[in-house]
Amino acid sequence: MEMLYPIFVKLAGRLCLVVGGGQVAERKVGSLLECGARVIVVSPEVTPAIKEWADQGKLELRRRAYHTSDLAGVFLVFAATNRSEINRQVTEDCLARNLAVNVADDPDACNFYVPSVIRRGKLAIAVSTGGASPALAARIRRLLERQFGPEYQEFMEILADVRSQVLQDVTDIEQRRKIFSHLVESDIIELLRNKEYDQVKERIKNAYCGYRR
Ligand SMILES: C[C@@]1(CC(=O)O)C2=NC(=C\c3[nH]c(c(CCC(=O)O)c3CC(=O)O)Cc3[nH]c(c(CC(=O)O)c3CCC(=O)O)/C=C3\N/C(=C\2)[C@@H](CCC(=O)O)[C@]3(C)CC(=O)O)/[C@H]1CCC(=O)O
Ligand SMILES: NC(=O)c1ccc[n+]([C@@H]2O[C@H](COP(=O)([O-])OP(=O)(O)OC[C@H]3O[C@@H](n4cnc5c(N)ncnc54)[C@H](O)[C@@H]3O)[C@@H](O)[C@H]2O)c1
Repeated sequence: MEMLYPIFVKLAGRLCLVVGGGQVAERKVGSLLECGARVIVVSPEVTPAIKEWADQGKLELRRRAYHTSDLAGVFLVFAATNRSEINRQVTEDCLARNLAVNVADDPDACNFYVPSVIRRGKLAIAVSTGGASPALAARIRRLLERQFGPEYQEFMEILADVRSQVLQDVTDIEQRRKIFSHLVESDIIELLRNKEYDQVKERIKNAYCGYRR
């Protein structure tokens, strides 16, 4: 079985090409825009949402059929038309140029898959079934959404703040490790869920001050 290498890619300001303008293209465009990518859509027909994003200047719309020249300067490519011969041509053009390509109707031809994702601030949990069952990936995402509620966003912010402070103040790596594990294993998540902010402050103080030089 082929193992997939999971990475989180920074797309802000990067040019991404989406070939096709249907429901699948719309989902891919939506997630690319969320990550700050610069998006080009090439497609004769597009969904109302893609049209609206284009009208708002959020993406560049080329309202015509795909041409190889559309690949100029792009970082990632999504072949999402309903015509397999077009998707195949895009794939071949990308492989010839060493570009990463995602092909909507051909998992074997993809050199990356888009996972199902939940986000809580900086926390991202991504699920892939390696193309075996996107419906299961979406179901697991919904289960995780219940388990990891909105309180995780606040928790992430607290952890990031405390961590940068600890990295400044505590030089001993073993002490740092203890503070961080004390915090993540604490009951702060439950306290945040119940909005018991005074207790949260108390927990942070306990974890942190005990080790402060
Ligand atoms: C996760 C998600 C991300 C996203 O697209 O944003 C995603 N598909 C999602 C939904 C979804 N896709 C499909 C259904 C209908 C039910 C079903 O068929 O199962 C549903 C469910 C729904 O609509 O709820 C149909 C489908 N999908 C692919 C094919 C082609 C094929 O298999 O041949 C067909 C058949 C088309 C046909 O029937 O002709 C292929 C791919 N879809 C992937 C990702 C990649 C593998 C991900 C993994 O590793 O698991 C991969 C390989 C390529 C790619 O697209 O990256 C997103 C869920 C987001 C969320 O809700 O959280
Ligand atoms: N990967 C996934 O998550 C997933 C999910 C469902 C379906 N699919 C597959 O993805 C394909 C697309 O699905 P859809 O629902 O978005 O289809 P759709 O019919 O809604 O849209 C197809 C789009 O392709 C455009 N198009 C056609 N020829 C083109 C060309 N030469 N150049 C540029 N654009 C062109 C059309 O204008 C249209 O906007 C389907 O064939 C299906 O097999 C994939």
